[in-house]
Amino acid sequence: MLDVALLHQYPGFTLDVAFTAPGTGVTALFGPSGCGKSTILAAVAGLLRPAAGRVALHDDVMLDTTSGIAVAPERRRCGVVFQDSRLFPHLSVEANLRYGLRRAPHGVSGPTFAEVVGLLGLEALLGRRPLGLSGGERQRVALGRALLARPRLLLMDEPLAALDAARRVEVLPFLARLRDAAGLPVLYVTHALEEVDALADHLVLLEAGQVLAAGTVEALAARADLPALARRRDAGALLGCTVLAQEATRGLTRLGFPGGELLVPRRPGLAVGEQLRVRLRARDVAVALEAPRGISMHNIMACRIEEIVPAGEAEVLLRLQVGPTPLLSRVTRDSVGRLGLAPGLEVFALVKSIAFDHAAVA
Ligand SMILES: Nc1ncnc2c1ncn2[C@@H]1O[C@H](COP(=O)(O)OP(=O)(O)OP(=O)(O)O)[C@@H](O)[C@H]1O
Repeated sequence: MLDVALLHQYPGFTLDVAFTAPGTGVTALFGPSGCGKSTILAAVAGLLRPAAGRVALHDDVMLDTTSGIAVAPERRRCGVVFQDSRLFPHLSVEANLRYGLRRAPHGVSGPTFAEVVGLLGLEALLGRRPLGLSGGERQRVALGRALLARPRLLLMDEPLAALDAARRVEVLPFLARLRDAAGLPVLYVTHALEEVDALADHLVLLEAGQVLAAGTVEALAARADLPALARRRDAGALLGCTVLAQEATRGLTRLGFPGGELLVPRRPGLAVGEQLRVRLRARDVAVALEAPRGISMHNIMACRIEEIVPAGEAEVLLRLQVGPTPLLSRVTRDSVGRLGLAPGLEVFALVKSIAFDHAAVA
């Protein structure tokens, strides 16, 4: 468990946050530019001394301003990966990685050089210099160097933000492998929802130096009352799905989630039984009072309206419940009036299969 409580001020900005992150997995710090994400990371790493605060990992206190504890950054054992890889340009990839290994404390077990090279696919790069590498390759080396120092906590400050979309897609699977293999808690700063979907278990939602909400990614994605998430065009519930069947002749993949099933365009790479996460965007979900017939939509799910939350001038968000799973639907206020939508009403949620082209593999 990582406990963080921080109070710090800059001219015109106050950071006042408290949150807990689980002892393993990725906790994303998510919020708009200037909300304090990097300041939190710097304070946890020990690169910034906050006016007041406490940081403790598994009850091991790194910072406690009330009792005058402030462990030096190099003794906190936090691996930090920034947007720009910050590799040593005059050293080969191998020498950069071995620099990380030399920083590992004596007597601490952790992944070996060969394991990290294998995990991050760095074999072919070892003899090269950072300047000759692509941005994505440089970030993989930076991840490797951080991991070889055998940290107890990984801090990543928008590690993909400097990369173009193609490079981001290339590096994401390595980050997921690292998350699964390293068994360390990771604090991951981002303002990209697709990175949250692909990597994060927990989310700390920040705005103007404060925590708006914290919890599992699935729980927060399904809330209609958090404008910072719910007002986004890509807002929607995040469903933990299992591949039930590949319907090759229909060109579809059948997914199951607690309380329902979905048909999505076929993804041949997925094996039956495999788990994946699917973001079902609120704007792709319509509702009907009766189960429609003679309609092209594949996904028609019986559900109940739990909550109706205004979302701008002309629209609302409906929080729907399909068995134990919440969904969001964005409809016009006009539809609410026309159909007499109200909390407690049983309706049908309609989703086109092709709404799922952005499914992210967990
Ligand atoms: N050294 C500093 N001196 C003065 N103000 C600072 C300093 N560092 C950060 N700030 C201010 O503190 C606020 C939070 O900055 P921070 O970099 O933590 O935000 P962020 O959420 O990481 O933003 P971004 O997503 O743009 O990186 C901003 O208003 C910023 O201008």
